[in-house]
Amino acid sequence: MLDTRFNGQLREQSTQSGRADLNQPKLEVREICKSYSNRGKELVVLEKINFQLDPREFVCLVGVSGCGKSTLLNIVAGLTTPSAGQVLVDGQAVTGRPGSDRGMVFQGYTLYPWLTVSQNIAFGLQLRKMSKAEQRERVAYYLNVVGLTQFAKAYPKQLSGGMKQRVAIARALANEPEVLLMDEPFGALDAQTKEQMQQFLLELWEQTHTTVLMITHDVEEAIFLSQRIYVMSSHPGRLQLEIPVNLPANRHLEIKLSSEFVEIKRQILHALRGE
Ligand SMILES: Nc1ncnc2c1ncn2[C@@H]1O[C@H](COP(=O)(O)OP(=O)(O)OP(=O)(O)O)[C@@H](O)[C@H]1O
Repeated sequence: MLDTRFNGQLREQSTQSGRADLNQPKLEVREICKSYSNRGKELVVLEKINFQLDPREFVCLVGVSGCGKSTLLNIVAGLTTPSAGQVLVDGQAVTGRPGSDRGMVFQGYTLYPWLTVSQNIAFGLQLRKMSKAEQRERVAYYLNVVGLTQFAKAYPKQLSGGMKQRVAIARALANEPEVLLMDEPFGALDAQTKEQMQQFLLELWEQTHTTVLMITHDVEEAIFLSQRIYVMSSHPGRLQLEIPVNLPANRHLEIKLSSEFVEIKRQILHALRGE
């Protein structure tokens, strides 16, 4: 059984850097459009996507398969170039690949199999030429945060799926990103491990208050985790509906059975079915 309690002491600097200004959006997506040309025909995948995340918000994007969720998240991450529009973090336009401002966690287990858990977490820190002493301190801290201190020297093949995703989350958080981007991070897990990871992620977010943008096609996961949900429509991908999730901050899995939760689920499923 996964221990979902948060194990770490909060780092003094937290995951928000000195650039954070609570009055300005942490993330702004402005007029994003994306088209691909397919055998001479234009395929419009995203049309005029606009939204903002406040500092410390947890927001989910949900939508049917193929509506453009991954394309949108990859544009925010800087892995895909938009046809038009801009992405801003702390008011500054972002360009290029994920770096210290945007950390990314993918669905598949994207750990380096030839590196230990510690070395995987340290990977981005090494690239940034952080001193060895600081790397050790950060890695120890985030290993503790995700409850894997005793697996520091293990290799990915020795870990369960849930543990691998905790390492991937630790690796992203170790860079102390301004925004954590998650693409179906628990999509490959069995139902029980998935629910344990949802509780774990929520507790982690409550402690670190990292700004999170996550995509999922699991409606219950989106409601359980987020403060706001955007429902996307497809062909072309647009933001169809914005739903605030006014559930208590301190959530446990049983909340999925509450009437408030079921009502939000009904609204989202209704919007998705109206597609
Ligand atoms: N490189 C590409 N070239 C052409 N079309 C693409 C490319 N990448 C994505 N698409 C198309 O863009 C659309 C959106 O794809 P995307 O993967 O973003 O959807 P999604 O909502 O994340 O789907 P899923 O939930 O199944 O992962 C699809 O129709 C896909 O075929």
